[in-house]
Amino acid sequence: MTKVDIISGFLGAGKTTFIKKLLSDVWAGEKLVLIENEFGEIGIDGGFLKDAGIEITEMNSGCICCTLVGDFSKALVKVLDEYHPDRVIIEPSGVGKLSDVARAIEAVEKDADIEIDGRITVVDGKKAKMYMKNFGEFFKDQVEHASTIVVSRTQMMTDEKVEECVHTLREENAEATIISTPWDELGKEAISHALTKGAEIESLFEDHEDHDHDHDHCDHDHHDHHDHDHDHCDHDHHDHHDHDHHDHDHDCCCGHDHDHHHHHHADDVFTSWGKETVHKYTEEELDYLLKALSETTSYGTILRSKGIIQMTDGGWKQFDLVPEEYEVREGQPDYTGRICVIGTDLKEEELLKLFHV
Ligand SMILES: Nc1nc2c(ncn2[C@@H]2O[C@H](COP(=O)(O)OP(=O)(O)OP(=O)(O)O)[C@@H](O)[C@H]2O)c(=O)[nH]1
Repeated sequence: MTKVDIISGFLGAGKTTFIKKLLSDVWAGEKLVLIENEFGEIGIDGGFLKDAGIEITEMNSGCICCTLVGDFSKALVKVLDEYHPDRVIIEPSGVGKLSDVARAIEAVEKDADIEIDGRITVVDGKKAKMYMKNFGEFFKDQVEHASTIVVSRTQMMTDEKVEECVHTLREENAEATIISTPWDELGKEAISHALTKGAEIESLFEDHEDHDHDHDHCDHDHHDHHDHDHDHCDHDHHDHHDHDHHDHDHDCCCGHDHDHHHHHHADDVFTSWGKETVHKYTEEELDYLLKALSETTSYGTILRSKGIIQMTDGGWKQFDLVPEEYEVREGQPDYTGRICVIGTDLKEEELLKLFHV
């Protein structure tokens, strides 16, 4: 029996950081495979997991909708056959819907020796309210369908803010176990306990859902989605040029009426802008651009940015940005500098100038 854990969470919530914690503290010694799908990702944070000896399957990012469900099912079947792992960790994109991903796994569950162990959603405690309000369609789905909710950054929040955040989450999900203690204070036992409690809820979920819906809207074979036409997703996939989209269709084949249900494609709402850069940045330039992206709307609504760039002194820096916050670390030399910005209403011309590309 292979256990499957989904670690979902909005852009920059802290999924990768929490996965690191689980790997070192909770799942150490298990044979693990990670399947990840990043929205407009440029492979910036893959390194550490590879170093940890974890098998990683990266999926092309695409239209994050029903076709993604097919892609997850396929990726899962493949890693089960290839590696026979104890556990598969699935990290959907920050703008993926947890319900879609869970459905993909349930489809595989019928024919394979797997069980969903946890539907874990990482929530940036400082931004839960704002994301619920502005990006509710994506954010809410991740909260509603979670068996365990892990709140990040609570060490940077006042007690009142933590309470308010938990209250906001509880309104959407009355059952989930909520981890609100800062992770650094948590040992293996506490995390395992929260996940186990979540897993009990997971089994309730399954009973509940089997009665409530019969998964009728996406029950056809997603594996042969290559054969379908590109009839729904003819919109611009922006700068995802380095992903091989043409192999995939994005036809939202499940047949339900997206507009009617107010479903949107993530690609229609969020834009990912990625560029390679050979520009060498000064400390001042880097500081200026990170402040501009995290504190102003001059470049659009920036939700996430990551990059690895070379500095004028020859060293390399890696940065990680979410609204109002960023982090810069020393980086290893890479074949070229790379940057990625995700948000809404991105001003791409302005971004080109800002990054000197
Ligand atoms: N201080 C603090 N920083 C955190 C915490 N969780 C995440 N971060 C920081 O937030 C940034 C984003 O964290 P990631 O773990 O990369 O988030 P992610 O959800 O994987 O992000 P995506 O790449 O958008 O999927 C990084 O700079 C982290 O160091 C936390 O609990 N405390």
